[in-house]
Amino acid sequence: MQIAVVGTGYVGLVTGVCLSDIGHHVTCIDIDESKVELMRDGHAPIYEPGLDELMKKNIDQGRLFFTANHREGFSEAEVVYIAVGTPQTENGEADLRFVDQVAKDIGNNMNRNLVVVTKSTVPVGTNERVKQIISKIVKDKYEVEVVSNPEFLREGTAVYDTFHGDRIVIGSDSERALAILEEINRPFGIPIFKTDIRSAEMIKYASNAFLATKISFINEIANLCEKLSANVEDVAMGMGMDDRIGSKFLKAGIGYGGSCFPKDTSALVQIASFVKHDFNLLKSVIEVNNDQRLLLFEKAKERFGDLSGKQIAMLGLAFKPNTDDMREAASITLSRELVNAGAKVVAYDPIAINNAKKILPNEVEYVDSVEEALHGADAAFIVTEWDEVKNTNLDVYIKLMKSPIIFDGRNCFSLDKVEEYPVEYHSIGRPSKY
Ligand SMILES: NC(=O)C1=CN([C@@H]2O[C@H](COP(=O)(O)OP(=O)(O)OC[C@H]3O[C@@H](n4cnc5c(N)ncnc54)[C@H](O)[C@@H]3O)[C@@H](O)[C@H]2O)C=CC1
Ligand SMILES: O=C(O)[C@H]1O[C@H](OP(=O)(O)OP(=O)(O)OC[C@H]2O[C@@H](n3ccc(=O)[nH]c3=O)[C@H](O)[C@@H]2O)[C@H](O)[C@@H](O)[C@@H]1O
Repeated sequence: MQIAVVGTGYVGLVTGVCLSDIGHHVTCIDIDESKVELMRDGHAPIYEPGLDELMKKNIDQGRLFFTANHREGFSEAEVVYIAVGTPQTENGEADLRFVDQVAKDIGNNMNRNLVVVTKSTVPVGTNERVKQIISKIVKDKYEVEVVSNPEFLREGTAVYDTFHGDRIVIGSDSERALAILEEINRPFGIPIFKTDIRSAEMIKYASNAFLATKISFINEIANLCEKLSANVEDVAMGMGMDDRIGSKFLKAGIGYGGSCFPKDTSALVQIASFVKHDFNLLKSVIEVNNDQRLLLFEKAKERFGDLSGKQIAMLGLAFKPNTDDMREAASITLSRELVNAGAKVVAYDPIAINNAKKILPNEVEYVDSVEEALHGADAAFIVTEWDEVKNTNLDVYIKLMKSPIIFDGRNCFSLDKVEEYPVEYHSIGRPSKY
C-alpha cells in the first residue's frame, strides 16, 4: 500500500517506520525541514529505542521516504495518516489547529481519492470535521473516506508497542475504508477492533483517563498508607492479584506526567462540559495528580523546615525512563518550587538534559553523572527511575552527599535494602527510615 504519514513526532515517525517495516511504501511528511534532513540521513529526531536501526533498514530497502513538501508526499498516496500534535489550549481543550491545517494541506494537495486516517488523539466529532474541511476544498472532484485509528503506544517502548499492541482500534462509517485499514494492519498480527468513528475517538480518551485514574487511585492509597503505617507496594501487589483489578498501572509515585495523560484527562473534562456533563471523577483524578507532583517538595519542606541554601540532587528529569520527553515532567514543578524556596538544584538525566534546558534554562545546574549530582548535596530527589539511578548503590549516596537524605519519588529501593545502610530514606506510601 502507498501511505503518507503527516507529522513525524513520537507517533507519526514510529507509525511510518513500522508500516514501512511490514512492507508498505511510506512517505513521512513534516513541516520542520531540519527534522526532515536528519531523518533522510537515517537519524530519528526523537529518542526511541530501536527506532534509528529500523529507519535505516527501511530507507536502505527503498520503502521509507521523507519530505517537507505535502504535494510531493501525497503524490502516490492511497492512504494518508494524520499524526500531528493536539496539545492543550489555555482552557484545557484539545488544540485542533495542527489537525485542521493538515486537513487543508490534504485538500489542497491530493490528486486522487483518499482514505484519511486520524492517529492523533482528537475529541469526538473531529474526524467528521476533517472530512468536512477536505471536502469543502476538493468539492466532488475526489472522494474522501475518514477512519479514526487512535494510537496506544507508550514513549520509550514505542517500537515494541507498535508490533506487540493489545489491540488496533479502527472506526469508520465506510466498510471499504475499514477493509483497507484491516489489510494495512494485518501483518502486525494484533487483534483489530472495528467500531464507528465516534466510539473509536472516545476509546482513546476513555483508555487514557482510566489509566490516569488507576494511578491517582493508587497514589491516594499510598498517601493513606503513609498515615496508617502500611506499605503501598504490598497493597498494590495484593490488589493486583485479583484479575478484575490487574497488577499494571498500580505503581505509586509522584504522579503521571508526559505529553498525553495530563492533556487528555483535561481535554475529556472539557469534552464532557460541552455536552453539559460534569465529569467529577476525572476532575478529582487531575487534582490528586497535581498535588502528588509536589509531594517530594512537601516532604523535604517538612523535614528541613527551611530549604534556602540547601543543595538538592535531582536524579532524573524526563517524565519517565527511556524517553527524552520533558512534557509535563514532575521535575519541572519540583525544580521551580525548590528554586522559589531558595534551594539549589543540581540535576542529572541520561537523555533528557537537552530538552530540559529548553524548559529550565537557568533554574537548574546540569551535570553529567549521578555521582556529580550527589556530590555535596544536602538531599537527593529521585524523580525518574532510570536503570542508572536504580543501580546506584546506596554506598555512593553515603560517600558523596553532605548528608545521605533521600526522597525517593519512584520507590527505587526496597525497604530491606535501605535498612542495611545508614541513610535517611523517605519514599512513597511506605514508612520512612531515619
Ligand atoms: N507521544 C505519545 O506517546 C502519543 C501521542 N499520541 C497522540 O498523537 C498525536 C501526536 O503526538 P506526538 O507524536 O507526541 O506529537 P509531536 O509533537 O511529537 O509531533 C508532531 C509533529 O507534527 C509536525 N507537524 C505539525 N503540523 C504539521 C503539518 N501541517 N504538516 C506536517 N507536519 C506537521 C510537527 O513539526 C511535529 O514534528 C497527539 O494527538 C498525541 O496526543 C497518542 C499516543 C501516544
Ligand atoms: O496517549 C498517549 O500518549 C500514551 O499515554 C501513555 O503512555 P506514556 O505517556 O508514554 O507513558 P506511561 O508509561 O503510560 O506513563 C505515563 C506516566 O504515568 C506514570 N505512571 C505509570 C504507571 C504507573 O503505575 N504509575 C505511574 O506513576 C509514569 O511515571 C509517567 O509519568 C499510555 O500508557 C499509552 O497507552 C498512550 O498511548
